[in-house]
Parts: sequence; structure tokens; C-alpha cells
Amino acid sequence: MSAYLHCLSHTPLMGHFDPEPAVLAEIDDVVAAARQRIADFAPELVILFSPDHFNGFFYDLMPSFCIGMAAHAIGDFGTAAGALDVPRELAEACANAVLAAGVDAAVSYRMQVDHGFAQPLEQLLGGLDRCPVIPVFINSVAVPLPGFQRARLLGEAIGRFARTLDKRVLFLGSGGLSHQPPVPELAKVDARMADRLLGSGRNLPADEREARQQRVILAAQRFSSDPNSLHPLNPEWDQQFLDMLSEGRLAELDALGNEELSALAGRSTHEVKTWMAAFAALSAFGPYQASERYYRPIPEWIAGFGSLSARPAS
Ligand SMILES: O=C(O)/C=C/c1cccc(O)c1O
Ligand SMILES: [Fe+2]
Repeated sequence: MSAYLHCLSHTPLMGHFDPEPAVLAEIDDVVAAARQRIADFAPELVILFSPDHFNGFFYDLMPSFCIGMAAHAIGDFGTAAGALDVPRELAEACANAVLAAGVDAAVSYRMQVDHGFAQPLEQLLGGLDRCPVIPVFINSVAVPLPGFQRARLLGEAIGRFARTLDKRVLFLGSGGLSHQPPVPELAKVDARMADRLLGSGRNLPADEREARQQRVILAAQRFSSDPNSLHPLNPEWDQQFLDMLSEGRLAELDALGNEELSALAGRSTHEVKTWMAAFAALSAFGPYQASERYYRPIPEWIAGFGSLSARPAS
């Protein structure tokens, strides 16, 4: 039984609208080093916390949390498409343990996931099916959202479950930090888009998929020259958040409400609850030591871009 953690921002703009080459090279180095540390740890099971962006989860039935018993990635923005290697019986045992701990996570036997799940699996493990993975969805964009406390309790329950396994377990958190890409809001869209958000967006026709992606790329291009065209990134808040995780001050964030968090760091910053859950899971193994912290605001990627590892202190 041992554990390792890595949290990493995702952004589907990678390869579509990139920052200058020196920044790109810096991030390539950060990701390559994280991949090497993970390879050295040689995980036998990955538990991946990620949001979705109205690609697999819709308002016809939107859970706060969902644990995948089987999952496939759609390959949006050119990320990997195909099946994840989900160990079904372990995922079922995980879901049972989480419910027994009083956290009412949904389950899916056909979970559809997007770049939020695919990108870290590709970047940190080399592909979708290189290691058995239990995918855990945390609703981070479709209001009403779960708060920090629930994400922490979910993570702690999963961490206690992982401790019972005789396995090397890697916890991954995908997303954040401060950012607000143009993700549609149900209260503000026209009838056609509302229908997409209610579920007809699950299998978008190719031309609509392309138009959706182009909208995000155009928004990034505009944002890189006009920081007021979207909610601004908030490096100061992002660094404070990284401090809190690094110092094990997880429960301090329980008091921060969702509206306050959106105002501080943008509507999609709720993706950091995947980091909260991953760190809370690691905390079930005892005190931890965070390391290899990286942060840079990258407007081209509409991302307060962070990377942070941690392992049990003893
Ligand atoms: O439009 C989407 O599907 C998501 C876009 C996006 C852009 C920047 C950072 C992120 O975390 C995103 O998910
Ligand atoms: Fe995202």
C-alpha cells in the first residue's frame, strides 16, 4: 500500500493556440518530469478526479459526483479517443465504500468523458489505457455545484478505500486553476443551446463540434490580447490556493462559498475541487509532503496553469 499524487491543469487549447516557445518548453519540462516521477512510482491503480464540460454530463441528470465503472473518451480538441481501462470490480468496491462513508456519488457503467480525463492520462501516463484507472467526475461547471467541503469528504472516503488495497495508488487531479473559458450557462443561452445542455449535446454533429472548438480558440486569441475579454486570471489567488493544499490546510477552504470562488477566479475555477479531492484522498494516508510546484498564468490557454506533486511524508 503506497500512494502518490499529481495535480495538473488541463487545457484543450494546447496545440491549438500556444504561448511562446520558451513557455511551451518550460511546461513540456514540467510535464515530462512529472511523467518520469510517476513512472518511477509505477502505479498499479490510478484514481483520476476530473470535471466534464458538457460532453458527458448534462442537465437532464447532473450528479455532483460520479464514479465510472466503465468509461470512454470522446477525443474532443484532438485529445485521445477510446476506452479507459477501468477495473470494474474495484470501481464498484470504491463506489460502495464512498456511499458507506456517507457521500452519495452516482455511478456510471457507460461514462462519457472529455479532455478533462483524457489529457492527464495522455500526458502523465502515455495514453488512456496504460494503467487501470477509476474515473471520478466532479461537477465543476453546471450550477448548482458541490462545494469544497463535499469534494474534500469525497476525496477522504476514496483515500480510505485506497488504503485498504494492497496496491501502489496514484491520485490525479485535472483542471483549474483560475479561468473562465466560454462555457455556456443554462440561464443565459437560447433554446437550441439549452437543448444541447439538457442532453442533446452528447453526440454533437461534426460541424457543431468544430464550431464549438473554434469558439474557444477564438476566445483564447482575443483573451491573449485583451485580458478583460474574459474573467481575468488571478495568480495571487492561485498561489494562495496552492499554499493551502501544500500546507495541508484543506478544511480551511470549506468556508469559501461557490459564488465567492467564481468572483475571485472565474466560473471554471471550480475545477480545482478535483485538486481538493485528490489531496484529501492522499491525506487519508497520513501527513503528506508536497513538491515540484509550478505555476504560470497562461492567457493563450485561458488557464492559471499549475502542477503539483505530493507523497506521504513518512
Ligand atoms: O470548451 C471546453 O470544452 C473547455 C475549454 C477549456 C478552456 C481552458 C481551460 C479549461 O480547463 C477548459 O476546459
Ligand atoms: Fe476544463
